[in-house]
Amino acid sequence: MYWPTVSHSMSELQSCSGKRKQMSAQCHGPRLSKVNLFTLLSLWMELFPKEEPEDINQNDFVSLTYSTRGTGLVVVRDQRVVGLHCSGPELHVGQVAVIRHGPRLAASDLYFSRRPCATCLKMLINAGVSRISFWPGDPEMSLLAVRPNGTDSISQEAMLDAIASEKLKSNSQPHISVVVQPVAPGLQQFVEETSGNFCMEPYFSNLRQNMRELVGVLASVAASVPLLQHGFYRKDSQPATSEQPQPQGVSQEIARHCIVQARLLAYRTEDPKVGVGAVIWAEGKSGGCDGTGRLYLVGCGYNAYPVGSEYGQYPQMDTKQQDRQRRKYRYIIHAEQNALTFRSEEIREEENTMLFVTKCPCDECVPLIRGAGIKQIYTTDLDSGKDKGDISYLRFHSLQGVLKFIGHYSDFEKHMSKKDAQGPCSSMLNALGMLQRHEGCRLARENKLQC
Ligand SMILES: Nc1ccn([C@H]2C[C@H](O)[C@@H](COP(=O)(O)OP(=O)(O)OP(=O)(O)O)O2)c(=O)n1
Repeated sequence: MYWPTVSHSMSELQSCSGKRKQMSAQCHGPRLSKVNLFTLLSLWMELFPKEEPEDINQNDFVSLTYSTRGTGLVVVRDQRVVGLHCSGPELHVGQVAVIRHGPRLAASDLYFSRRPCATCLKMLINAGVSRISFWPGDPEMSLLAVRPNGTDSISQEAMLDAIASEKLKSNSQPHISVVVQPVAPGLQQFVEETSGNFCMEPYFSNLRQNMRELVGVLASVAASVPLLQHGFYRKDSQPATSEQPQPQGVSQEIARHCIVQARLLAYRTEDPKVGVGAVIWAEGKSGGCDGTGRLYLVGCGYNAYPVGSEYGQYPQMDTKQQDRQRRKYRYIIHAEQNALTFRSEEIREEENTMLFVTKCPCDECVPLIRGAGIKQIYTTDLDSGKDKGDISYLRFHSLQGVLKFIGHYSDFEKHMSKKDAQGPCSSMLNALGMLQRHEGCRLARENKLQC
């Protein structure tokens, strides 16, 4: 079974401590493991804002939006996020994935925010996915809920669904590992009922604690981007012309949602000083089957050293007084660069493609963003106009042909800098620190060390 705990790989932790001995550079702070990132993104996708009818009172918005019990799903291929989905008005999120990815689902890993139903499961197993993991919340019951039956028939349906799920699980290929048990009936029952092609996670006693801490991380990140009182405002460098009508921006709620995704990604940074995350979404021409409506993910990334590097292979220093050769800037791949390089969808000229990035694009990235055909940027301009020597932010202001929406959060960007961590960010780091400590204990136990 693949369980969503923080899982810094042994080599990750070792290279980190090894580096401490070899170099005076600071070690990067606690990082989200990939699995935790995927898990949190799937939970956050449950809350993807739905388009609401216009006559809804603004005060009702939060409760209406957040009371929707969708299911979130993250599709991962080769350890990279290639799809962020949530269930639509008619389709479960597993069905959405089949429609959107089709044969490309083969060999993918799927992270559900709830137990997938038997209908989704059979199609996903048939598509040849490698692994299905899910957060042990309630089963996805939304289709059952709309059936005009009484409560008894719903529970009977749920029981039949559970039986079918078990059968699908036991008949599936050995390389498919499905986690199909909500935590509600209790840990004991959970351990008793798991068998067959489940591989046992030895630390079930930490299950609830892990869940609580992970949800705490998500809540802290979400809380650090305020909802309605601030927001993203358009900053035009070029007025719209009648020949070239400019696309409207997404709603504040969607912008905020995507920036929170970017901020979650930023906690995978390899930069010891500042984490940056970027997500690219596009607006399709036709309405989609997804709970995201016409929006679909194009790509996402965070700042890190080139793929395949061992931690510590490149300079980490960023203190301006240090020898320039020892600084990181020439080696780090920026969040936008990773999002563009590893995108899973093409950027289509006729569609509105939007970049959400937690830090102002630098001069290296501005021409890439424009050249790639991005139409809108949602970011902060805190660094705009600055020349820091090895990295400068002079071109963003005069960037033409891309609509800029600037987040008006006083310390929006500052929070992403670990040296300045305060308030919600420091509670996030505390939560991450707890997770890392927990994981450190696990690794220590595995190596028969005193924890
Ligand atoms: N849009 C951006 C902007 C920056 N970065 C990354 C590249 C580096 O990893 C780091 C550099 O950020 P800063 O400009 O904040 O650099 P420092 O924190 O080192 O500088 P200072 O202390 O002067 O603020 O951020 C990124 O991925 N995407």
